[in-house]
Amino acid sequence: MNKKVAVLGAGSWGSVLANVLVENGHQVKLWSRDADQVAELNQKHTNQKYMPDFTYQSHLQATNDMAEAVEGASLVLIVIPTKGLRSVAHQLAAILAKIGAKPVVAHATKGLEQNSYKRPSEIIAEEIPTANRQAIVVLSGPSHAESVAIHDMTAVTAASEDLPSAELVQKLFSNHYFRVYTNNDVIGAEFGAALKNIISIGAGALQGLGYHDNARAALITRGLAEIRRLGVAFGANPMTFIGLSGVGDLVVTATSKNSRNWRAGYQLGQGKPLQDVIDQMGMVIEGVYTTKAAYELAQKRHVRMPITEAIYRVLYQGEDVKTAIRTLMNREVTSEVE
Ligand SMILES: NC(=O)C1=CN([C@@H]2O[C@H](COP(=O)(O)OP(=O)(O)OC[C@H]3O[C@@H](n4cnc5c(N)ncnc54)[C@H](OP(=O)(O)O)[C@@H]3O)[C@@H](O)[C@H]2O)C=CC1
Ligand SMILES: O=C(CO)COP(=O)(O)O
Repeated sequence: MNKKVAVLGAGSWGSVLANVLVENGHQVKLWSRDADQVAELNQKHTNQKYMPDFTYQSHLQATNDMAEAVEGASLVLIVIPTKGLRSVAHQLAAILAKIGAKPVVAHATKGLEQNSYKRPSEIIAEEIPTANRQAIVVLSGPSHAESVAIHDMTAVTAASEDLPSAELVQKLFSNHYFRVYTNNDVIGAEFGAALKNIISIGAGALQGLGYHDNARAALITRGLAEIRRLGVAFGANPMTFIGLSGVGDLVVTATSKNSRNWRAGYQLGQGKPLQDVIDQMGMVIEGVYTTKAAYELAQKRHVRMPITEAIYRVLYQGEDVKTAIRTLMNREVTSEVE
């Protein structure tokens, strides 16, 4: 099965996912807004800004023209940070309407929109009418671009309310190193993906301060409890949180130097100011923004998220990390299982 696929976004994840599809024999057009990056990808097969040590398949074609990328595609995969997702989905909607296309639209974005608290699939659904798309699919799970690039064994989830659409994504991506499962719980997959970034910042901060294995395990486990609590309040299946897009993604990002969120937390733990951390990362740190959205959403819904609240105070109210940890540990003791 050889298909035409458009991938929108040539950061670390979009470019590596496009490369997986090329390795699987598909015709892939990778769209970027950056003309210099497009030229570099097409001529040198490199992406110095986002994947400096990697060489892409020579059949991977990049383009600056979104319409050219989307023309004839059965699947359009959007891999843009949450902040830019709505504007890219908006541009895509205009193109799909103009050419009268109706592809499956998938995304691999992990976050919640500022102020609206919308999940990525809600943003896409708002921007692209059903006349111009099939169902939306969420591609999520423990998958650092750097590891996928070197064919580390990877398992992820394609979540959609429409099984055939999830199965299309599963078939296009699966190979000997990249295994895709299906799931019908879009809400759970998206909450797991967005909220694990907050806990990863916390895990990095603990390590930056010199805490050890027990602290990390406690944070991951209790972090998962509050991720599940918020997700379930919005209709997620609790089982999703013990799957790839839940605990799987939480473990990989809360324990790996490849995680930008973990690295940001580590630097905060070592006392580096947040703005310096953001400025020097050069790639998106979704958890910084999702912490604010999740904190506000939890307040509105009266959902307890003590770790998220502590990280919010550190990121947005200037609280010292050590004080935040002390406050967390000195809270009134409670029962583990609700
Ligand atoms: N990296 C990873 O391993 C993984 C990342 N993800 C998720 O994928 C999403 C993308 O992450 P990632 O690829 O790592 O991000 P990067 O920071 O590596 O790259 C972001 C890309 O998006 C582009 N972009 C940003 N805003 C816009 C916009 N408004 N319009 C057009 N293009 C835009 C950037 O273009 P420009 O260079 O021009 O700014 C760049 O190409 C995030 O939500 C992340 O959480 C999920 C799984 C794994
Ligand atoms: O989601 C990811 C891996 O599954 C990537 O995490 P970071 O954005 O923290 O690098």
